[in-house]
Amino acid sequence: MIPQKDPIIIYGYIFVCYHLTEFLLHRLMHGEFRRSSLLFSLPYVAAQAVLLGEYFFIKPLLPLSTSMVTLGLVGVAIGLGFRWTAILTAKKSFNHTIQTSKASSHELILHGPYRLFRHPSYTGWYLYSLSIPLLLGAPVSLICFSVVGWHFFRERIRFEEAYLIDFFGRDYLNYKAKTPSGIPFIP
Ligand SMILES: C[S@@+](CC[C@H](N)C(=O)[O-])C[C@H]1O[C@@H](n2cnc3c(N)ncnc32)[C@H](O)[C@@H]1O
Repeated sequence: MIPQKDPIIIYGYIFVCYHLTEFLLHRLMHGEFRRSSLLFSLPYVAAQAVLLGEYFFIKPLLPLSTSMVTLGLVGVAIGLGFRWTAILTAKKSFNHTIQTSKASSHELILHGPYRLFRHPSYTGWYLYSLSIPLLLGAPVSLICFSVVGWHFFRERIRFEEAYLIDFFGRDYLNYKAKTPSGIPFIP
């Protein structure tokens, strides 16, 4: 058994590191600080409240095992590593908000992690979001995050790709035909 307070402290460090890195990556890519790049939204804060509620009020019924915490940590490292590699690969073409008009600097990115998946930053984020409840031994949040996250990405990808087809036409359609989305059961 692992001491009760350890996973929540690890969660705290990961939480701060994740938000700060996203904020700084936006600055690096676009040369400006933008508060929205801290990535706090109402649904996200609500999800964290559910997770912490489960951890503090239900978790004592479900003792954490060291292997679950380890699996959660490995998932967080791979997920965020993959996401940040995608952001650094796409550079100025990556934006936290979906672009509805094409900037002159916006290029279609097909290399690096974009060769494997069309939406590598979402793949990484989805893995990260499922690894956090594992780390905290929170099965209700794990199920909720997997269902809500999947629906969120299905709609977001549909919306984002309508604009990408508008911006890049046949090039994007060819890419889409050859490359999986990177989210399970979303073609
Ligand atoms: C939050 S980023 C997510 C990028 C991508 N969906 C991913 O998961 O890595 C959203 C922006 O990336 C742009 N984008 C998505 N895929 C792209 C690609 N292959 N090349 C260039 N821009 C892309 C979209 O136009 C949108 O403005």
